[in-house]
Amino acid sequence: MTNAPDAQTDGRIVAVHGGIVDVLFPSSAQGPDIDDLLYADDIAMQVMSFVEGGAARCIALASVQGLGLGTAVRATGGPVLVPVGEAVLGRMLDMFGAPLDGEPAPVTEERRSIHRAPPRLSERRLHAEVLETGIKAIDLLAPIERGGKTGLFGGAGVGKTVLLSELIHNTVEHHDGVSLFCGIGERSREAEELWREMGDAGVRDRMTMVFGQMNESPGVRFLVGKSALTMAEWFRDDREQDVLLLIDNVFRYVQAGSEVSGMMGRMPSRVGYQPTLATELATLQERIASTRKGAITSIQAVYVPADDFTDPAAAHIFSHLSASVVLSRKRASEGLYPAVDPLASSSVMLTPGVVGQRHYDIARAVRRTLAEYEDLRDIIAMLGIEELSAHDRAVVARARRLERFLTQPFATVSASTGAGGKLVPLDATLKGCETILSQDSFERPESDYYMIGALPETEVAA
Ligand SMILES: Nc1ncnc2c1ncn2[C@@H]1O[C@H](COP(=O)(O)OP(=O)(O)OP(=O)(O)O)[C@@H](O)[C@H]1O
Repeated sequence: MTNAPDAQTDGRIVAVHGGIVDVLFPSSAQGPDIDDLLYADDIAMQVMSFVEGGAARCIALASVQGLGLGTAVRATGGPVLVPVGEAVLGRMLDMFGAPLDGEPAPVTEERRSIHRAPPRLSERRLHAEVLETGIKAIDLLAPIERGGKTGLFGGAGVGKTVLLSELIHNTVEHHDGVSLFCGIGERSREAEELWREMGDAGVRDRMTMVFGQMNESPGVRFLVGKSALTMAEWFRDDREQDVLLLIDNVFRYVQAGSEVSGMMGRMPSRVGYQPTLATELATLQERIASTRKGAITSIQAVYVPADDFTDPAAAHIFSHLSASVVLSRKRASEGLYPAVDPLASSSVMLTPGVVGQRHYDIARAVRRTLAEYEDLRDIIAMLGIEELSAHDRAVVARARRLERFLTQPFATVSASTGAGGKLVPLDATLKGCETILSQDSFERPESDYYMIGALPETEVAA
């Protein structure tokens, strides 16, 4: 364990229930504070509150097997500290900054508390600059803000992890600063795959990966995001670098908070979530901020339980973001990958002032065409396409081609799809959409627009 116990005062365990441990310190000694790190044997735990009788109620940060009443507890005199500095780059670490990659522990000059205040409003900076991703549907309809927060929303298995991996693939290489990946409560296998991919892409030396995956205790999943952020803040504040912060999956942070809350015996609130959901989420999200020293651009995968976008966790996460990419099950089931829902996805960047009038107009026209097609679907299903007017038939032809044009082969799944990944510059995306929107009838079949990159030069309107 890297947060070596540095005994100050000794307490004794007076109760263990689930992952919650109550510790009583002698009244003569000065007991620990909230958020302090304690050790019982080598099992770490964090003080969450104080209960009647003066015992410190702690959340265990490992399995509590073997802990019994009366076990001695050492207080470290402070909170969880993680190493911050250049030495964390190229490493795969856990929430304590201890290695998961089999290498020696990173040695840094400083270790910092994972509980930190967000930057003051006066220190924050807005960028109003777009981060181009080469993914058509995102660059066109939900442009990512450099220095802002983007969410990738979707239910189980609609392609959040694949899309996040592709975004890492497309942006990390061209990113000037460092990248930090934080895995919260997802599968460990995915973490290892990503670690290997980053090695293959040769970007590992500018990247740190911090994991608290689904096999870890709720306490770890609740705190690992703060560990990763503390490392990211060092690069922003002390090195004045830009940081790309990728989180998979931020819903698991809320879920871990709800498990912790339940274990602490707090009464649940709406849909069974913790009453402190909004505050907990804000303490994490408010720290992901861009300041005058450096920007933190964050892309967060958000699991949406039962595809219900009104779920309190999803709804609260929405409110912190500058761009929301919503993945739809319907599109995924039709094989229209990435399954970006063009009508539900949005970005504060999509205004004429930021992306320019042309981009704005094309995005609106694409949305309008797809929305009109949505309205016509029922009529087509009941009466057949022949019953539509010539105008409506042209709308359908354009919409179906646009839907297909907004699909794209991804490099990260090229092994399973057999097609190489394609990066599309924004200008080619705009030209392609303009070309489709300008036509009433098409020579080539819809399938020619499916899983391609840019439209062929010969076809693009001048
Ligand atoms: N862009 C894509 N191109 C081709 N196939 C894709 C694409 N995106 C997703 N898929 C398919 O969908 C599957 C599920 O994707 P992914 O693991 O990213 O979903 P998820 O939303 O992260 O799921 P979970 O919530 O279970 O983690 C992939 O294994 C792949 O077969």
